[in-house]
Amino acid sequence: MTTTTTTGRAPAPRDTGGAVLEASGVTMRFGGLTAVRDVDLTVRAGEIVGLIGPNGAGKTTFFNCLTGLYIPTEGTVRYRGTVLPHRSHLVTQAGIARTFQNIRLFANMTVLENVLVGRHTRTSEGLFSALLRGPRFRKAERDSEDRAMELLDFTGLTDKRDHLARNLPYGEQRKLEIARALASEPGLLLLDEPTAGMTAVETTATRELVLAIREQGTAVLVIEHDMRFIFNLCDRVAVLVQGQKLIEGSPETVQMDDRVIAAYLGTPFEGEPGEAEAAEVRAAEAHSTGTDADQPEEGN
Ligand SMILES: Nc1ncnc2c1ncn2[C@@H]1O[C@H](COP(=O)(O)OP(=O)(O)OP(=O)(O)O)[C@@H](O)[C@H]1O
Repeated sequence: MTTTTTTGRAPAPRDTGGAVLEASGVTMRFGGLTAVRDVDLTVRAGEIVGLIGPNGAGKTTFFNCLTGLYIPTEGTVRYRGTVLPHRSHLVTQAGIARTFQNIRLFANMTVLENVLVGRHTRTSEGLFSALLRGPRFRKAERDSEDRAMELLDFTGLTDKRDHLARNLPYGEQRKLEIARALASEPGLLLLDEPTAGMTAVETTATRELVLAIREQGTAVLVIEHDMRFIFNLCDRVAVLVQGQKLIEGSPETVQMDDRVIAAYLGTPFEGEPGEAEAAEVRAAEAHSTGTDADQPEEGN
């Protein structure tokens, strides 16, 4: 397994076969807790990939490892073949943008201003130019505003451009987070529970929005608890359970998988430690009562 390096030169880009994201062997430990264990995941250009798993499975921690918020204990994350730095603004600059499970807008700024903030990684005007407010700066400012307005149109927020972010209904705040993330012109967008707290109508609109984002050339990796949303949207789905990738495949394959059903229903997986422990308990009980542990109990 390759360990992420914090020093030395970045390796030269390599042929990724259309992969925008390649995470390999990503492990994240917090003291004695391994939140993410040896996870590989690839997202290719034009794909929408879902990441699902029960509460506490390690999904957000994995996102944080991809976006430079956490330095993985082990593993490598590449974007278009180049190992990513462990700085979130550099990851955004490289081409990965994200939204957060708990909305992180600038509450006292307007909708338009929030999107303009999202553009700062794509504007080349320096502090000096900004202070002088010369013609080059004003042109860049106009271009940024035009692009921000396009994104508000794209996400259906044009009418709200001058509203304070904190006054938007919840569903529109989530849309604004997406508009702001798109302002950095990402090749890959990571969405952390984009439909949390949304009505059914808003959820359907979010699905349409994600499909439109893909049409515009941005690949998407999405965490979501709403299974219907995931299975109706994604080309591929990966399932994390207790920090490990349990299965990855088409929505059809994943939703039929017994282990996935068991993970969500909370019953032990066949052949996994939960079942072995249960068998031990049965054997011990049988020993103490003098019955055969392999015999099914009456009534079952
Ligand atoms: N900064 C941290 N320090 C210590 N433990 C952490 C930290 N962040 C996450 N964890 C732990 O790592 C595990 C995975 O958490 P994580 O939030 O990644 O799960 P999740 O799959 O995103 O859950 P949910 O679906 O509920 O959001 C949990 O046991 C959590 O308590």
